[in-house]
Amino acid sequence: MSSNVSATRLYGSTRPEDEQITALTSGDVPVGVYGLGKMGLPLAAVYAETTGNVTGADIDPDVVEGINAGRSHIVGEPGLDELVGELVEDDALAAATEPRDVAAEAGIHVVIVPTLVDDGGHPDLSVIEAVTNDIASGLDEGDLVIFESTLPPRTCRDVLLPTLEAESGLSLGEFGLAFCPERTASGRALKDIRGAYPKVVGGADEESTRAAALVYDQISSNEVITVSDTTTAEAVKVFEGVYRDVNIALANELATHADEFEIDVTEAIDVANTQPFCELHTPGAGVGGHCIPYYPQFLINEFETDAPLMQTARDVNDGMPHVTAQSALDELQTLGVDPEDASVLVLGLTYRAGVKEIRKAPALPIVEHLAEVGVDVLATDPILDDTSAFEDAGATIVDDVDTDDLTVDAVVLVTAHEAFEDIDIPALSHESRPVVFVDGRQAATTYRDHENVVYEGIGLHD
Ligand SMILES: NC(=O)C1=CN([C@@H]2O[C@H](COP(=O)(O)OP(=O)(O)OC[C@H]3O[C@@H](n4cnc5c(N)ncnc54)[C@H](O)[C@@H]3O)[C@@H](O)[C@H]2O)C=CC1
Ligand SMILES: CC(=O)N[C@@H]1[C@@H](OP(=O)(O)OP(=O)(O)OC[C@H]2O[C@@H](n3ccc(=O)[nH]c3=O)[C@H](O)[C@@H]2O)O[C@H](C(=O)O)[C@@H](O)[C@@H]1O
Repeated sequence: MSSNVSATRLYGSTRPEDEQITALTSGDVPVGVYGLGKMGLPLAAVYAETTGNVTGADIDPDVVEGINAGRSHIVGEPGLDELVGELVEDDALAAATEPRDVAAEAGIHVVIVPTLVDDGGHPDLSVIEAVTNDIASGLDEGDLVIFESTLPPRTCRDVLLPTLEAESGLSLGEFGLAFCPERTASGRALKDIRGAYPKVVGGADEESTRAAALVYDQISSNEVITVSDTTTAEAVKVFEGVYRDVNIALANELATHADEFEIDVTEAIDVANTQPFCELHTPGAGVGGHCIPYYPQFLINEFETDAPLMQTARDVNDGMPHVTAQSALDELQTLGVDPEDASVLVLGLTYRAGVKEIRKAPALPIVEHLAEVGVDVLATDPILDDTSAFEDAGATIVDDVDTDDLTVDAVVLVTAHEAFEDIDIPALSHESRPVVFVDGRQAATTYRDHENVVYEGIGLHD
């Protein structure tokens, strides 16, 4: 490890710690943040409010243009728009479309681009690897590379470190590498990043752990938990997500027993959770987003060791959209309405309320399931601009639900957007018969005993 790194670098520095902290917080160590999306922009903003010297890299020119104009393109993040405006005004934050230009200047490289899953269900690290090559092109002695995107365990050790070394000509010990998972939820990103939870830091060597811990001690008001290595830190993040997927699947499987038990399973779950050793999650119309349904795929089939429980949980959760759609069809059949003669309104297309994201959204298989049996599918979402995926699946988009001139046979609530609270469901019914209402998120149980509504809830008995 070289000890003559410049004052603008942290990795390998032998200067007193307080001088390193001053260098970081006074902007002497330029920071590059790669990926300025739902997580990257809030992250870049918190780095910028801490260091005063952040350049974000994003390949989307509209994203970059908006940020440099002082605007946030992310909906539903309280305080982010104002913060971005202030930081850009103060020259603490700027954005560029060329990651390599950012890499050439940065001393700390923070990666928060998407890690997705391909059509075959395998991790898709193509974006991560592209950014890693970009960073390697500008890597200098004393640089610190931090990955925050969720990665399959062993990715830093087996893929990213060898790539950085091969492409930069430098070796670990001349630069540092750490995995510091992004433990943040959309809708509360700034609060989470600033310190809602402890920050996990796992370095490729001790000096990487030290330098990354020093950085996050300034970024986060919460404690910094250092772990043995990058793989342990990668596992921490994936385990959090897999825990959630398996537990949602358990709640969903229990919910399918509601009619046979003749109870509200959701009531039993709530009461079971009143003692500390039980944390059953909430049953619903499905599990979406590019996190929870994806992370198990980072483990299933990617290692020699089998993962039957995680696969079964994935199958249960991916089955819930079909359970939900079939529930509507069954109730319509009871009313004597054939699918080919039925019109069904799907409320909510994004994967969860308030977040403009449709990856693995449960509404898509629900639309497909209904369209396949001949239903006239209508669909609406108050925050989604691009609804083409759902139109391609057979839905007709309804911009807003005007009950004065809209009559349907059934309504399926998939995503409980706040805007849906004002919809008068019974007013959507035909005069001659009640409207079927499948409540996929237990969001409108008030209709359960309404004379003009045949209410079906996930986890609620008839
Ligand atoms: N969304 C979430 O709730 C959380 C996500 N994460 C992790 O963060 C990753 C990113 O998530 P989001 O920010 O929600 O994704 P996002 O899709 O909202 O944003 C990704 C951004 O990266 C940009 N980008 C794509 N390729 C690029 C490249 N080669 N160079 C530079 N920029 C590029 C895109 O233009 C986009 O602006 C996820 O895949 C996951 O691993 C972790 C915790 C929470
Ligand atoms: C462990 C954990 O809580 N992870 C969070 C999660 O955030 P995400 O935005 O994916 O939302 P989420 O609340 O997990 O919901 C995911 C999906 O699961 C569904 N869902 C969620 C909880 C539940 O009890 N039942 C259920 O059906 C939601 O409707 C949604 O379709 O994944 C994020 C991530 O890791 O990317 C993570 O940072 C967040 O803190």
